[in-house]
Amino acid sequence: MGEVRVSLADHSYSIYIQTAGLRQIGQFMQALSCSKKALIITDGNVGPLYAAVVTDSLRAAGFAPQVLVVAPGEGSKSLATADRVFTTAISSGLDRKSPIVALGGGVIGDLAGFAAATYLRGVPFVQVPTSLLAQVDSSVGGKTAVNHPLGKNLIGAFYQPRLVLIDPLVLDTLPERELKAGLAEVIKYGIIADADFFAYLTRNAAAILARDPAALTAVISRCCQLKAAVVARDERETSVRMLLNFGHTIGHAVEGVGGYAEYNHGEAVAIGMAGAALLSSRLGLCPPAASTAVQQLLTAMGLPLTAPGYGLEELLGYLARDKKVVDSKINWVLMQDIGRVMVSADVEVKQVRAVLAQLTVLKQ
Ligand SMILES: O=C(O)C(=O)C[C@@H](O)[C@H](O)[C@H](O)COP(=O)(O)O
Ligand SMILES: [Zn+2]
Repeated sequence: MGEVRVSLADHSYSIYIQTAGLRQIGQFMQALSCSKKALIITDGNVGPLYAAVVTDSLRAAGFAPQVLVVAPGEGSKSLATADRVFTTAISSGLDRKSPIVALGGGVIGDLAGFAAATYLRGVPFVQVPTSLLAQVDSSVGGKTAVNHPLGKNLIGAFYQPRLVLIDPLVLDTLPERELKAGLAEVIKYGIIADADFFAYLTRNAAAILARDPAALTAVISRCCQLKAAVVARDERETSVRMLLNFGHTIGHAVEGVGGYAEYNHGEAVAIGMAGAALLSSRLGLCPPAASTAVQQLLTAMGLPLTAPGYGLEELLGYLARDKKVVDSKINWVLMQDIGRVMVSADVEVKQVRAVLAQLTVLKQ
């Protein structure tokens, strides 16, 4: 079993990476001193596959679990769905020590985390991520949120889980498109913090796409280590944590313009990273070869680089509402080389427009 510790000032926790670990969730949770009633939030894709294993394990460990199944997809990251969670929690009599368990991908983790952060002003939260994206990124670090029609993740809280249990075996049932979406965040970790890891991904793209268990476990472990180190240094994103947003400024805008329907989060981040790399190279911050290497790895992992036909003005509207905007200036995460990024607010709009024009041009 692999363990990665997220060391924080007052609520450190462990990420366990364990093959077939889902069956042991009850034992893991026994150590948390929660009360018996537990609420599992999952979706209509994951629930039928894994909710029974989790509820059986929780029952065997003395818990009384209840399952709430929400619709799959980004549409469930809404205040309306959060309200369903609250109604279930209140009507089932969940108390301040009752754990809320997220069993699913990034949407379920963010939604369940938001509910756990706010129900009774905070109840224990457990992440059991079942998508690659959630295992390598969103289940770690305590960002929880729902979307607003005017932008992604605009309503939320920092609220750390008490435990993250990752079972790489569940990736066997993950649809191909979702696997690739997770790989976008994986590539992000190489770009922002680890050139050797980026090179490893480039060398092992085929094995990773073929879901080689050893390669996937290595990828999950490395991303969790890198993320845990960043979050330990800057839990609330006042400095270095901003770097985890590489590709997300344009990515969130692409998701928004597409109505959260055309591109999923990972695909939009892939387009955003291609854009951020182009912007960095245009500004002379990184060698053009580094931007090309990013494009090549994204392509090798089957990810998109462009959003053909998307409207420039509409994208700029979303960019203006990015969470990293301060005094009307966007704090861009830009690349200096593979493995090295920086934050800069010193980017002219005309440069951004030029990159967006490149990303959105309609193919002949
Ligand atoms: O954990 C972080 O910090 C990240 O930025 C990770 C991102 O991959 C993730 O998509 C996050 O939810 C985006 O956060 P936001 O603050 O830009 O909404
Ligand atoms: Zn992300």
